Amino acid sequence: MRQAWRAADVRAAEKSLMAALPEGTLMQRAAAGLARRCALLLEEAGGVYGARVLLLVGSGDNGGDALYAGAALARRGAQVRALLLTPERVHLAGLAALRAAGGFTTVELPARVDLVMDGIVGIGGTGGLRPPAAAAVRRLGELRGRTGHRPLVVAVDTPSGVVVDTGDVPGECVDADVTVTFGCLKPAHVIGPAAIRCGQVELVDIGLGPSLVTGPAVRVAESSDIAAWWPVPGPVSDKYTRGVVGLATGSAGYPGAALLSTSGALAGPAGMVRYAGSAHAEVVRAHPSVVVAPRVADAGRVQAWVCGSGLGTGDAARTELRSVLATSLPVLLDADAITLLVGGEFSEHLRRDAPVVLTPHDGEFKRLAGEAPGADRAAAAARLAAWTNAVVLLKGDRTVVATPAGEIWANPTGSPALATAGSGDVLAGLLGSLLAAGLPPVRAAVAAAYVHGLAGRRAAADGPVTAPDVAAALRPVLRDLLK
Ligand SMILES: NC(=O)C1=CN([C@@H]2O[C@H](COP(=O)(O)OP(=O)(O)OC[C@H]3O[C@@H](n4cnc5c(N)ncnc54)[C@H](O)[C@@H]3O)[C@@H](O)[C@H]2O)[C@@H](O)CC1
Repeated sequence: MRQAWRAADVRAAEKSLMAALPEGTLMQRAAAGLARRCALLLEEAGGVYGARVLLLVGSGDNGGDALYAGAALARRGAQVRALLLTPERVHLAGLAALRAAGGFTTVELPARVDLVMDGIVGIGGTGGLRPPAAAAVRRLGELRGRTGHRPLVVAVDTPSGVVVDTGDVPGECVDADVTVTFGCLKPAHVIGPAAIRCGQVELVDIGLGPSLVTGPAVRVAESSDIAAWWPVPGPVSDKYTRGVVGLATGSAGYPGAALLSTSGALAGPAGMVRYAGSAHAEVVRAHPSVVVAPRVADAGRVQAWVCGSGLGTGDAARTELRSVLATSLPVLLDADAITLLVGGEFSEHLRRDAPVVLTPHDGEFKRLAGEAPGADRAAAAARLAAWTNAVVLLKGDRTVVATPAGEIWANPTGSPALATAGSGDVLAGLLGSLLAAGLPPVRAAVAAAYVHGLAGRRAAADGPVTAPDVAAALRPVLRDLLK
């Protein structure tokens, strides 16, 4: 598992660590790690000696890191130039170190550069980039746009222009190939559009770990976590002990949602899938192993329900939602079931002891919460989770999972390929199967999003993706993940 901390928590940790160390130690550690990574990149591109390096230097310690790292590269023979965005406010010791190592300052972006180090602003950034910084970032984009010449861009700690705590990118922003960060990850490395601007994120250990006394703001599961959590049948398992998932999905208008949620559920760990709804004949024709019934009330015993995908919002749908919520089982509410919650008709039913998982996309989130998720998607998901007392999986490029207690996970496997009709139905079925198999709701949501994302990527490798392709890719993805 990877974890990310907010800027204020990082600062507090740095402060307490710095109190026990000689002045400047942390910056030296950070700059040494940064220089090492840049040197490796330059070696891969032809060598450090003679390489043209440009430092974009802001007014704080982020600029100081870049200057010290630039000095280290200059000592190895690189031609290092520093563009000072606020020459009157620059890290003076860092600048002196660069000059002593043979580096220079410049007032223009040189026409040819091999590597750009973005030290404009790090965790001390507030608001969108200021005009001189924004202009430099724009010029850098133009420089990289020129054919035949594309300098590598290394962001120092965070790409300048991201909002460190939310992952939002409100305006001009550096597009990094590599981001070298210090001490710990920050939310911008793992969440929102900022995560994409980071490129490959590399963490330099500066000894901060023991000083981080607060919990992480965001967690990111890795494949080893998912493999460890994924329920697998043992020698004494049977179809019931593996869990039975019930699906109250699809309708005469949307029979496809029933089929897709069933496909998702069948790829999951549950031992049996029961389908209850008007598409029962289509479902059993397509998936003979599924036990079908026309209504939730006739479905027989299950260990978790999935309700809503393609269900409709009429009286029949209301009855099914009421039946599902009246059980004492974990329930996943998706799509139309989320819409039915708007207006409070089901508020009483939501006050239940058994877990509820909500899987809204932005439109459903807005309907239910009364406002769009906005730029801070993690905080928005956490608010809705607290308000509904449910685990909320907010779909998006970086899907976010939040618990009522405020625990937040960002999914790293998202793919634009998943933005296709019916892909959410597949996710709902898979997640329901994990709930039925007994996984705690937050893990079920995190694991389902992770595997679903990988399936989207795998399907995209073969061309344009439809939801059945995503469902078909779940099995090979799980085979690789669980071996
Ligand atoms: N504090 C520490 O112990 C360590 C800090 N390190 C580095 O220090 C950085 C934090 O340094 P600072 O606290 O000085 O903060 P930054 O250097 O990230 O940014 C603050 C400076 O940028 C300016 N600024 C703020 N918002 C801006 C915007 N939107 N556009 C343009 N300029 C803006 C401010 O006027 C201020 O001078 C980290 O990101 C990291 O790179 C590392 O050296 C590791 C150790």
